[in-house]
Amino acid sequence: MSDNTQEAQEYLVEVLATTTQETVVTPLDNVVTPLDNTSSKNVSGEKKKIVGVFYKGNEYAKLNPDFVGCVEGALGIRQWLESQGHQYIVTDDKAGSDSELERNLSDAHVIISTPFHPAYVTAERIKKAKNLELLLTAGIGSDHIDLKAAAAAGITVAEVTGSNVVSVAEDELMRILILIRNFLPGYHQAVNGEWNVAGIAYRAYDLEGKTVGTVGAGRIGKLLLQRLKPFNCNLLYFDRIRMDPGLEKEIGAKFEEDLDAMLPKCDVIVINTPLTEQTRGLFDKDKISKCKKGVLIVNNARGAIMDTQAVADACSNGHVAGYSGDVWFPQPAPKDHPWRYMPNHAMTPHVSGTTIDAQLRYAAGVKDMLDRHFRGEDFPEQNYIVKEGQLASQYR
Ligand SMILES: NC(=O)C1=CN([C@@H]2O[C@H](COP(=O)(O)OP(=O)(O)OC[C@H]3O[C@@H](n4cnc5c(N)ncnc54)[C@H](O)[C@@H]3O)[C@@H](O)[C@H]2O)C=CC1
Repeated sequence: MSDNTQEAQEYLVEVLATTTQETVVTPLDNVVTPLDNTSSKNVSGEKKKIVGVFYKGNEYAKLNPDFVGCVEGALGIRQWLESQGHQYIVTDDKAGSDSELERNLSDAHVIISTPFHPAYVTAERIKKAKNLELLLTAGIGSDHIDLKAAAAAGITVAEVTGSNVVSVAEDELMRILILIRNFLPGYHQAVNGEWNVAGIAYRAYDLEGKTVGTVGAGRIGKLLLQRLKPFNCNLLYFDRIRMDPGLEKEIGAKFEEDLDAMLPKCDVIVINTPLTEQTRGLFDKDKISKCKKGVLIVNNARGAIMDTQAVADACSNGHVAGYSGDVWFPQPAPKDHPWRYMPNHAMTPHVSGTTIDAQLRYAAGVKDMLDRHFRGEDFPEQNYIVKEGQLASQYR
């Protein structure tokens, strides 16, 4: 082994050792403003029951004071809610008829949940929740709720629009680079004490000059396209709605009217649509066969947009050269799933939209929306998914 190689390996070990230390994190200066915990008055005097469903922070909960997206952090709104006389139940226990969520359904006025540990609000649960007024998604994507049942019951469904779009766009850019540079096999080599440059280089490419297409160019899709512009790629997008021509020109992306016509042009496909009746299972065997052989797919939207088996098959036979993002199977990924053996795929627990910056944004949004809801006010700048019995147009 050359001296240089040894040095490089020592450096890697050092980096890994540093990053696994678990000391309390000093919050970064540029993270969004922490929650304002000053009390506003409960003007109506009505006492509400709010149920929050989040994942448990466990031993990580105390390591960062800004880690508000877990059960222990409770979005940082406990003191504020309780000072106004409201009851705030927070739990991670959400599945089955014996769960804490289920036990608190019958008199809950508000349920807050996140896509990272979703409380499935089914038609059956909505029937039991006689007092339910508001379902808030701390984040974006409300497909864990039976939206038609919520509309029929007159329950408002809203999400904190834009709260984590930067986190997702950055994450997508990272995943594209990880896949195109064949990063993961190299990482595994280093961790396993191997060093074989050829085994990485034979399928590592530059992003420059490649064609990247996003399926869905809403808030996240547009941010991703903006971030890709300096990489000098050919940018394409498919969406129900065409962008304003000025913005399209500024971003430098070409609109594709027909998804089937866009797919064969793309070296990289990124999926950025919500999960709806139109997009569920959209990437099935047929759609994937329309993609270029060797395509890389990044899906930071929902796993159910993909036909898991079709993606796994296409990865196995090389039609898809790399996939990163969600697929629809129970987490953690089963040990014997073919996914584990793909040469180039990147899957992590669902963290793309739940960075600390995002948590502080959606926590502040939830606080503001609750405050206004209790005052009988609207929050027009947020995405209403269901309002006054009507589903938002893209969910119909
Ligand atoms: N992985 C994560 O942590 C996160 C994932 N998401 C997912 O990303 C999705 C998109 O988020 P945003 O960009 O903020 O939403 P958005 O509402 O701003 O954009 C969605 C875009 O998809 C388009 N669209 C919807 N249905 C379509 C269809 N059938 N065909 C073509 N285009 C269609 C819409 O016209 C819109 O431009 C969310 O619904 C959520 O599922 C969002 C945040 C975090």
